[in-house]
Amino acid sequence: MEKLLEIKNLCTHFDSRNGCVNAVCNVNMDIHRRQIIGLIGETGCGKSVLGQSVLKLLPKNACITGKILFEGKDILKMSVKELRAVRGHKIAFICQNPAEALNPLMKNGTQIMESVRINQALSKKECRETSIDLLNILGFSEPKSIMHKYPNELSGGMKQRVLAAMGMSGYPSLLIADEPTKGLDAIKRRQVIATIRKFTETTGCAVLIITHDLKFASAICDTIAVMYAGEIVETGDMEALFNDPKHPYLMALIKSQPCKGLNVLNGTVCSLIDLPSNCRFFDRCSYAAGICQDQHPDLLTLNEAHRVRCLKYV
Ligand SMILES: Nc1ncnc2c1ncn2[C@@H]1O[C@H](COP(=O)(O)OP(=O)(O)OP(=O)(O)O)[C@@H](O)[C@H]1O
Ligand code: NI
Repeated sequence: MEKLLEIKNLCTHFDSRNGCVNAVCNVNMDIHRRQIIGLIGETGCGKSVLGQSVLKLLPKNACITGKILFEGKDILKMSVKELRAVRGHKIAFICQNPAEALNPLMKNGTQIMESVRINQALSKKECRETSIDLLNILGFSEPKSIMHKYPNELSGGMKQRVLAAMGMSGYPSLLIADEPTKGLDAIKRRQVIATIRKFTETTGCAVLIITHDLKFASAICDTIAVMYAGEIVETGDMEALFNDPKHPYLMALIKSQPCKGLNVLNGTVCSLIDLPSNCRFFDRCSYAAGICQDQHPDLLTLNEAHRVRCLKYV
């Protein structure tokens, strides 16, 4: 498959009053056309920062190094004008807080039509029709009435889908969705799965999904990357990872799901300010050995479809 996005040695840190926060450390990731890749891990592991780094959607105190090649061109080196041509058009980002992303003073329809207009050279009537089509794809049974409503007349999940319609309006080649199932019930979650699938199948769009929800990730993703304390600790084919997890962190994450007995993973992620020089999961790992106290593991290739950062397999 053709490579769409190549992330190479990506590091993102923030200068803060308490020190340097290393949110993303040396991440390498390839995204291919039509691929649906899930980025999972506990809160504060750097998932959203990784997603936002791809479009340089970060505050001024952020410093991003490495390479992010999109269609062969480094996003980190693009001019403001080049970046504007990519954002929202070729790569769309659906953020975690739909309530903040929609303008409360404008009707949903006006906002969706505006984003369709920016992305496609269409007449007003065609923009309206495209907007209605998009809302249909997103599972709204009465798209016209949604167009006439204001954002705060909708539930959180509906706002998220309106935002998704806006993100998809440019028919991007990559969609980054941050927690698209947050606050949704099982039925709505299934709708999101169907929508994203249909969208990738009909448009060839690749999707990077950032989520806490392992069940959702396993239902939709073909590839998974597990993040822990700013690093990718395990990555590969979804089935290989979930059927045969190798990293003790992923094993623990799977066991902590409600359907697997809710065995809560004790402890918390180490501070991203004073990172340990040994294995970052050492303190919480039930398999930790002497060597883990002294060494920082590299990402090891078990086979083409499976990589893991754990000294158990060295
Ligand atoms: N502007 C900022 N300045 C300083 N630190 C920041 C800034 N933005 C994010 N961080 C820190 O970067 C780390 C990674 O945050 P991030 O939002 O990527 O986590 P996450 O994995 O997406 O978590 P969640 O699942 O809760 O969304 C956190 O420790 C966070 O506090
Ligand atoms: Ni996040």
